[in-house]
Amino acid sequence: MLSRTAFRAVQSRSFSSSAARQTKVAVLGAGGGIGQPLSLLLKLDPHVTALSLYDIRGAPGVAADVSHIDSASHVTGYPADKLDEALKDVKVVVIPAGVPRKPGMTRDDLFNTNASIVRDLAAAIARVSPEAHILVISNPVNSTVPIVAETLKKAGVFDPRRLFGVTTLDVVRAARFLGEITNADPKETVVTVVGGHSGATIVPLLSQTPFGKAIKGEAYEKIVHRIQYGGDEVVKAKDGAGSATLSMAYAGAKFANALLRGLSGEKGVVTPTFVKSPLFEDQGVEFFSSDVELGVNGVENILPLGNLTPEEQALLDACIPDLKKNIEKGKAFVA
Ligand SMILES: NC(=O)C1=CN([C@@H]2O[C@H](COP(=O)(O)OP(=O)(O)OC[C@H]3O[C@@H](n4cnc5c(N)ncnc54)[C@H](O)[C@@H]3O)[C@@H](O)[C@H]2O)C=CC1
Ligand SMILES: O=C([O-])CC(=O)C(=O)O
Repeated sequence: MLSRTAFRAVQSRSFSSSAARQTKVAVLGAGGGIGQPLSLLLKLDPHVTALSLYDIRGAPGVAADVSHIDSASHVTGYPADKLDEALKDVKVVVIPAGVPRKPGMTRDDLFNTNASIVRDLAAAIARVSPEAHILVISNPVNSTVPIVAETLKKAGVFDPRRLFGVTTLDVVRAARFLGEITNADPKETVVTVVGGHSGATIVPLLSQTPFGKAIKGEAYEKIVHRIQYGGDEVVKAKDGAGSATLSMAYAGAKFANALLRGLSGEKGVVTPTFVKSPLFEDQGVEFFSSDVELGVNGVENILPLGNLTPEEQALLDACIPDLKKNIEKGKAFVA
């Protein structure tokens, strides 16, 4: 087993250039603010052999555009009525379909619209590609992941090793913000962020990194708040035009690359992701984001949180009840 330091070194690695095994990847919501740049970045990933782009609006246009890029993968776009065709033979499905926030909204305010979008897409995946690995970006992630799980369970095809909530943007932000205040390269300031993906459920474990350990007092409070509410910064700056798209596309492609490396047999690929987890099951929390080792089956190993400071324990204590509510809301929607 690798040490936590070795895991971090692997976690901080970005895009790999080797393509040991190649794979068909679908993006559902490919015409949107995240979907377009995410499709572009996936076109550049050497692990992807075929890219299947689906949206209720605009996917064939995005596909025609992206398909001219000089990498080896083959790109096809599918319109609204061709979801099943889009999902045929896919190994990995990334879902950024759904509405984004406007100023003044919480992620949970998106539930009413996005819950049914995600449920219906999950039902189609269960029908057409039941063995696909599913990466959920659509918010609220704390609820949409349980929605996908329940939908797959209903269809009798749920495998917890193949379902991931993408919380990578929190990890990307934490590294960037810590790098900013310590004048270090973000490659050196990788932070494990655990819990969920909204406000108080986002728990950065700063004490576990050499640079983060030194941050105390007001500076600590400030950076924790910035990591937890980084999404709000972007929503406010975009002023009604949506939420993070470019940084999210980067984070989504980074997580997809980690999974593809794991699926292709690379060892020691570890990154935080929101999965069905035993870590807080005894407190009724079925899904939790923590460092996860990715491998040929998807989730291979869920790592423990390690030592927490009293401040981090307090953040975790605040996370658990909120996260539990969000998960239950998602489950109840499908039940
Ligand atoms: N997990 C994370 O860290 C993050 C998640 N998000 C979430 O990602 C989602 C998408 O955000 P944006 O791309 O900015 O929104 P957007 O509105 O620009 O794009 C969403 C796309 O989904 C499509 N869509 C809607 N219903 C669909 C369906 N049934 N099937 C296929 N496509 C469908 C729309 O046509 C649109 O092209 C939002 O829910 C947002 O909150 C955003 C940033 C970070
Ligand atoms: O804030 C939002 O609504 C989008 C999101 O999840 C993020 O940027 O982390």
